[in-house]
Amino acid sequence: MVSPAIALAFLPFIVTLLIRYRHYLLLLYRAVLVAWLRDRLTGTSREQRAFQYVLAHAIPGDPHHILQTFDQWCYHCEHLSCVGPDKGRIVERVLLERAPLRVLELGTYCGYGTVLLAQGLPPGARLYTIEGDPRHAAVAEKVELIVGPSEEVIPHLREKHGLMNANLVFMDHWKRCYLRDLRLLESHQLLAEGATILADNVLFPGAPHFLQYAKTCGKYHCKVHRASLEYFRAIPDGIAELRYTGAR
Ligand SMILES: C[S@@+](CC[C@H](N)C(=O)[O-])C[C@H]1O[C@@H](n2cnc3c(N)ncnc32)[C@H](O)[C@@H]1O
Repeated sequence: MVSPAIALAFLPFIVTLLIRYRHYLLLLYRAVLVAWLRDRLTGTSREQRAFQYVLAHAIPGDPHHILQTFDQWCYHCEHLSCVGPDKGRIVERVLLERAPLRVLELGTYCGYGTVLLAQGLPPGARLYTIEGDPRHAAVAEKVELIVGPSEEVIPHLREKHGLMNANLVFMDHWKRCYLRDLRLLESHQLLAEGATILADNVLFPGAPHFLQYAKTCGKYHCKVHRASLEYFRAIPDGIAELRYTGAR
């Protein structure tokens, strides 16, 4: 049994921790606990609940309204790990600057990033999106949706899906896969000269090995756009923008 005196001595420390990490605790509460409880109570997944909300409230065929409706759901109902509006503006700006013709997204999830990318593409552009979880794969139309783990799909993108190389890659799947998949794209010559790679969440949850490689390997110009975590303004995050300068 811990004596009350010892417990009391730790109280200021615990309170300091709680105050300091309150935003992360709130994220844990909303993203894990609330979702788990609602899954149990409704018998549906949070992705299905989000889709039902979007279907009921978004104007069909209006990509901006579809994204806004997703945002409303995520701010007011439940958390989803979509790229979100703040970092979405960075993606939109890069799309406008680069006007890429062949875009590859890693991690489709509910299709938020896919809609964001698709609505910003120039005429004639093609978007490929890879999703490992078949439950999240019921999204695409104007895009080529490829179901499977990125490490198995990437090596066959050229001969099975006709993607010669990509001018823009949006990485937003599991952060631990970023470095491995960037190297896979390099080794299969799937990055066009001057291609842009955008990688979400490089500061939170973070992709330190990926960032270190991008900054030191000599194949990329790399900058990190600081922003906040999707739907949590108090948690710092960032999108990395890499410009491929060619194989060495
Ligand atoms: C953060 S979500 C993607 C969010 C999406 N880009 C958006 O903005 O709406 C990550 C998704 O990547 C998928 N994923 C994770 N690792 C993967 C892999 N190695 N291959 C394919 N999909 C993967 C997960 O199933 C999940 O649906």
